[in-house]
Amino acid sequence: MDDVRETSAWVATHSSHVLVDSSDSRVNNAGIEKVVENIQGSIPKVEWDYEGIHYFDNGPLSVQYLFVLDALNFCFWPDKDLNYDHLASGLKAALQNDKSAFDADRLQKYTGPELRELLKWPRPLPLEDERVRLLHEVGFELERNFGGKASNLVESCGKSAAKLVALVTRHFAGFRDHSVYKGHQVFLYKRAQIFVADLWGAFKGQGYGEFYDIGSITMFADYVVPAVLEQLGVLKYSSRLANIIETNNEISSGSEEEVELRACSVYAVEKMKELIRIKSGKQVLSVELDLWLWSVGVQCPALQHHRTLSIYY
Ligand SMILES: Nc1nc2c(c(CN[C@H]3C=C[C@H](O)[C@@H]3O)cn2[C@@H]2O[C@H](COP(=O)(O)O)[C@@H](O)[C@H]2O)c(=O)[nH]1
Repeated sequence: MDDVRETSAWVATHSSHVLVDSSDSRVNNAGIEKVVENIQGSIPKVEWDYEGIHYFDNGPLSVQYLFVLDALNFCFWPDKDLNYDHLASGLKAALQNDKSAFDADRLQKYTGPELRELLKWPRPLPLEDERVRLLHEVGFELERNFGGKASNLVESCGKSAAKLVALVTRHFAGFRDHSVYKGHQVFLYKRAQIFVADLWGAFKGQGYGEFYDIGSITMFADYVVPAVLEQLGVLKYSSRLANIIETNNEISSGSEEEVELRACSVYAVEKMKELIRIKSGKQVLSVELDLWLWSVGVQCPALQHHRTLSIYY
């Protein structure tokens, strides 16, 4: 994850549309300072699965569930009624009905209408063809290299979060969330990292969720957390970008604006961590900050986020 941290920092120091309110001479430091002061060294604790929407049986099937979930954990906004909860709870119900629903051979055969039926969603899903393609890829690669089981993938990483992200992105092309920005490769790896975080959260840091280097993962650059950071005054948008977001205009995948929104969020959360450490001596995790910021965002339906058609978040 050093790649994610370093390349996001590069973007934040060369950005044109998004500024991070800290250590950047182009803005004053009010935003981050204020947030860190307000939380007084302790991040509001948000339980993983506080919504009670995920499948969990403390065994390998939970790992298979989380891997399938994070293979499909992107782009809910084009359908105004659909959100992440529907995906998590729809997959949970599907697995409770049929424990072999996510077997590697089955994953390779789902069609769009079957996936819809599985999730009990009455109309085509956003980017449905991509979702089906990615399910097939997960089934195929799991079968070819990991005996069909995501739990084998996790076990082969020796409890290292960094190794697990590297392995997922090496074997599963759909998780290779990176772009080229001003001639530089930028790594964000949102879905690969959130898979690690979901294991850690679900298994409470034990068994399949034990990672000695959980501190190495960054926040998960989605479309909710950047909007929260902007509301908090941590990110500042150019007036052009602010206008695009306010008017719900699409931002294309891989554009400067899009990469800046995501990479500056990663950088800002790293800065918040640093400031918390300096002010209170406490070492917090990016994943803890992320879950708090994300839960704030999803509880605020009026919050406007950027709109990019992407398979990565
Ligand atoms: N940064 C970050 N982004 C996250 C999550 C999660 C869910 N994590 C679960 C795991 C355990 C917890 O209990 C959470 O429930 C989803 N997303 C992203 O949000 C967007 C969907 O938004 P909306 O359309 O409003 O549902 C979409 O890009 C999705 O990929 C997170 O944790 N962090």
